[in-house]
Amino acid sequence: MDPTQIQDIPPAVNKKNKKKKKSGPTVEIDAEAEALFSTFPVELQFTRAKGRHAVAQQTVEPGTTVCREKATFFIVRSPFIDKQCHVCLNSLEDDKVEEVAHVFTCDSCNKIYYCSKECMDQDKVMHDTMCSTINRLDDIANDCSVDTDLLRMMLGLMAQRTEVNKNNSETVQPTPYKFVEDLVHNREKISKDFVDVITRASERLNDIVPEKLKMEINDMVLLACRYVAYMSTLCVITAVRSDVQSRNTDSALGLFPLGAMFFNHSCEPNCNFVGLRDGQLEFRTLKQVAKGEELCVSYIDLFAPRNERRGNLLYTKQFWCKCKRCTTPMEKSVDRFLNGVVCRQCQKGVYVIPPAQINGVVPGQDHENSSYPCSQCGHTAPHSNVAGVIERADKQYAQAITMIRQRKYGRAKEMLNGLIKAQEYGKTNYILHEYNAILMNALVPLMNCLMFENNYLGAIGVNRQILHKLKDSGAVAENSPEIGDFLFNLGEVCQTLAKENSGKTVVEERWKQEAEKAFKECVALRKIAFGEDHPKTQSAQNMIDTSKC
Ligand SMILES: C[S@@+](CC[C@H](N)C(=O)[O-])C[C@H]1O[C@@H](n2cnc3c(N)ncnc32)[C@H](O)[C@@H]1O
Repeated sequence: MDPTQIQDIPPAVNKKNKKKKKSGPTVEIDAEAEALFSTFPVELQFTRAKGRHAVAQQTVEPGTTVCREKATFFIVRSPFIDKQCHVCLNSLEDDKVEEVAHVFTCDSCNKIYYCSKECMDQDKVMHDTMCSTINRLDDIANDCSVDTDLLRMMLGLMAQRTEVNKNNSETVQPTPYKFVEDLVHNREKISKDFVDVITRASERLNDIVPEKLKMEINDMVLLACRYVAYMSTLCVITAVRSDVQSRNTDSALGLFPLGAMFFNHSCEPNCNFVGLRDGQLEFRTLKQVAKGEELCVSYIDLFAPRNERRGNLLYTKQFWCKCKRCTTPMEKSVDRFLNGVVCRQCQKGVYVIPPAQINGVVPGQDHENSSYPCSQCGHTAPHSNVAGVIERADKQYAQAITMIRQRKYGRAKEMLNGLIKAQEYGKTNYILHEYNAILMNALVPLMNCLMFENNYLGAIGVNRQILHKLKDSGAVAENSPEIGDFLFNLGEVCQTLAKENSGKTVVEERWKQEAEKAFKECVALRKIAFGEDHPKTQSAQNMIDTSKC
């Protein structure tokens, strides 16, 4: 892939529905798309700089739904294939298992599972179209070295293209296939190896699908490119119970063309997307959005240095991020801290390392003698010293992760603690800034190592440090789901400590109160990020309710 070939977004074309804006370029938005958005407080726009995008029609409060769409097609991923209903995504093995008298499956292919006869009936027309092909996908996947789930997804999209599912009994209709064809495909920027593999697999798949599903091979390749670049996780919680497996399971994936088309990426997003149980994706505001402001989501982990985020987006989504955070001068951006080394002179600022350009070159880094100025006082430090401390910390972190993979948790804990402690002697050494992403990355496995040793007090301390960094650094969005996850975890560990101290009235009560405080904060955040009825919000509310019984 040659990143220098990155081009701007092609304009959305629908000549019939041209509209003139009072200012700015011509807006060309599909009338059907506008109709689908008509119940939400958003306006769809098109500009050369941003392509198609959605803006707030009025001031929008946090926790407002700004788009909800049913996937054109979604699949339950292979590891979960017999664990979730393929229509409503209900768990087939959670707390409610007693209520599920039978798991329904198609007798013919034995590959698709349902929680009820109703769900099975609802999928009948669609499934009948694909059933004879489904059992042969594994062979194609093995022969062509391609993921079976990608083939299952392509098959479903091919069926939706023929509108086999139109006018069925579903109350919410999937987004029509025509919008998939209008998505950016970035084929020219995707690796040639992937295109070759997917071409071979498409030929094989096209040979075995029913006649009416057959497509041009080139169109199938574009379909795969679009899916790979813009699939969304239906991150469905499988149980209201709060065991570890039930959280953040990427058990289902779908293609949501409207969301993909109108919600650009930003490294300082104001919206979150949430998978719902019936294959819908909801876009919700995380904070107040002013009238006319663009509504954006994030496709990536945001507690990461700018170069890493941009590299990630370039590799997975084939574009070079030009969001406000990525284009703010480094010395003024929160990004300076995420790979920051503390200034030895003023102890407040960090030495500013210039960001990489699109071709991967970091200005100045090729000159051994270059130096970096402090963002606060202007004091400079040589490249070798600044880069050296980052490289050493990175290496130590990687070694600790290797230890964890080898299940040497004690040794990993020592290494991670050592890495964190080494950052305390700023006056004599170069040290990492407290918001440096390496330190954040080290805290998460450290907390897990402490949990493994049943050192709950230690784990709580580390969890609080993580929360402090997430909330105060400005690197992640306000009300961001990951803050909710660490609040939930904090509540759980406090609850464990309360149980451990059962009978010691004062201590037990203190940990119960701490747990309740964390769960309450988690519920408030998740109401905004996920909505009141979402299983993630309910699971946190449940922890409060059950602790009171
Ligand atoms: C899913 S589409 C988003 C909708 C897009 N505006 C359109 O008109 O189709 C993703 C594409 O939008 C552009 N894009 C989205 N966010 C961007 C960002 N932060 N910086 C640069 N380009 C971005 C890129 O071209 C990317 O391939």
